Amino acid sequence: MSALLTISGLSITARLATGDLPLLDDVDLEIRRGQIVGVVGESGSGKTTLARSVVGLLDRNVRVASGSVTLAGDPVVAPGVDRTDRVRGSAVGMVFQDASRSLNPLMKVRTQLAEVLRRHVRDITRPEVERRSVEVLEQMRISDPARVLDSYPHQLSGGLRQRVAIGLAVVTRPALVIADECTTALDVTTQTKVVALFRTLVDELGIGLLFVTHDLMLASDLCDRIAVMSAGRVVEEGDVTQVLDRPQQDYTRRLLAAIPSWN
Ligand SMILES: Nc1ncnc2c1ncn2[C@@H]1O[C@H](COP(=O)(O)OP(=O)(O)OP(=O)(O)O)[C@@H](O)[C@H]1O
Repeated sequence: MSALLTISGLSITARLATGDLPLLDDVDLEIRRGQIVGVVGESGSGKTTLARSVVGLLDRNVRVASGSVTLAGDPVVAPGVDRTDRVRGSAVGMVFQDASRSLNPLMKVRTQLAEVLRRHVRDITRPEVERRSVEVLEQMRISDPARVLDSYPHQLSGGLRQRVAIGLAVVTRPALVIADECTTALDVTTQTKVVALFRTLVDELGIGLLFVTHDLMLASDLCDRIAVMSAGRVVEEGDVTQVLDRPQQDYTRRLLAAIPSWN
């Protein structure tokens, strides 16, 4: 089966007054349908830059120096090329750390889901919007979708808000979801539930998930493969058990050694 997402030799630089600063250096990464790939590494290693490069959400001073991002065979990012607006929010869904960044505090959940559906699904009717909105909240294992649809984000618990944010990301049935530190702000119990939800969604819907986290324990629970980043490079990549149980690189060993409960 061919890859859903292929990142190939991707190098990204930021233009600063002092000159060009490399943010990503020759990064290769692949995600297949039904696969969860974790991107781990210390703060500043380039995880968010990598995640954002896939959906064209890079800062204005940042450019692609070489390499490419291909989605289901379609090149979407290359030097001087940015076709991400065709896939962002439709073929690729995004969930960020803080649900408040994905959700509009001034709109009821119903309106937000309807807005995303109308933007991306041509000629969708009002009953179809309602049906799909309820369906996606049920997929998020939300037991009372009617109440949640009629709520503003602040009326929901943190865990529910993050479920709604994930619902917003998958309501258009994307092939790929990018989650950047999306469980970091949650308490451990809620985090565990959200991680279990992601596994179910990936298995049920056959989507690919790029899961950015600094938390190796979480990555080991959820991911099929792991890419370890350091200073803008992927220093080690492979099957989760291989990378975390038999790391080949000193950098990965040091990351694991820093977790008190790991050994
Ligand atoms: N637009 C920019 N201009 C200059 N430097 C940038 C820019 N964007 C990111 N950087 C730098 O690139 C490096 C990688 O940042 P990035 O946010 O991708 O790392 P990260 O691994 O996601 O870190 P964290 O876990 O703290 O979010 C950091 O040193 C950051 O300061």
